[in-house]
Amino acid sequence: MQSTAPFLRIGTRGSPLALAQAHTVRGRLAAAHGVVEETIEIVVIRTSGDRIQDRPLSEVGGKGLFTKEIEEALLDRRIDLAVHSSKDMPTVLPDGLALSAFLPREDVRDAFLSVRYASFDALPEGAVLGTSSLRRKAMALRLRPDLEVVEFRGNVETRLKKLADGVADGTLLAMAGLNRLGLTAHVREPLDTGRFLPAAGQGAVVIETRADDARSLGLVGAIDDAETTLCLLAERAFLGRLDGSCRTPIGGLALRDGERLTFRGTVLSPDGRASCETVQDGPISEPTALGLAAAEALLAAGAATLMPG
Ligand SMILES: NCc1[nH]cc(CCC(=O)O)c1CC(=O)O
Repeated sequence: MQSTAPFLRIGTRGSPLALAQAHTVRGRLAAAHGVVEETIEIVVIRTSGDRIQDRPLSEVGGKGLFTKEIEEALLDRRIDLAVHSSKDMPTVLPDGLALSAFLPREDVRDAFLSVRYASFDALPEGAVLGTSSLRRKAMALRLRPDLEVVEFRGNVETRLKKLADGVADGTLLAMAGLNRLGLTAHVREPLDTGRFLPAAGQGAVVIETRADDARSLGLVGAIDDAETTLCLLAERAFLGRLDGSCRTPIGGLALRDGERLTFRGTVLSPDGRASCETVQDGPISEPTALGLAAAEALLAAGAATLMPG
């Protein structure tokens, strides 16, 4: 049988969430360019982050762990595109790579999940909250200093299993991931962004390509969402100025309102006792400047004193 080169090769991690996102991108690209889905190959790549499951992510070196091997495959031309959760992307990319398109953003909120308790506020005194996110831990403790927070690593399904097994009384997960996996039945309450500011990039799927790959850039441009791109430019500039790693509890969210972008950002101490917050707005033509201005406002308000040295 004669083999033909695939139309495109998409690299992705092998977790159910990553695969769901890669399949969504494949479906949209196939529809936009009138090719059958089978001509777009999905290449599963195991990353360091997938291998290291026994230690908190913040200790083993943070976000780049989930992208390194996929980015190497891009640079080696073994794949044409990489699909990621924006939230997991470092703010600085390897030379030669670029974030080239964002899908329309999903629900940006965190959700509260529990077997027994109907809402976050209904958790009893001293209840156990499972999360491996420094941001979620700090935000939960800010509202409820009495809670006991335990480490909850693994993919979304693993965390739901731990919850069902009674390892914790409740957990917090992104609505976006639960929606993409069809697991919203477990959600007790989506948390208002005024109380739980999401991570920069939460809810947005991004496509990374080689910066000079004109063909792939053109193809993914057809499925790019302009509003999500604007918001993510602001959020990534904000995060990059403050701390690209995941060792500091940081929340940041840009929203479009007509010709303006509004930005809310916060930095917390790990125990949630101290925090600073800023709200800024600017024209949609200057998303990066807005993110940087929000970061500068937090630094001026003492955000650096909340961060680990
Ligand atoms: N760090 C894991 C991760 N990366 C992206 C999402 C959710 C999907 C998204 O934000 O787009 C999740 C799971 C979670 O935080 O619940």
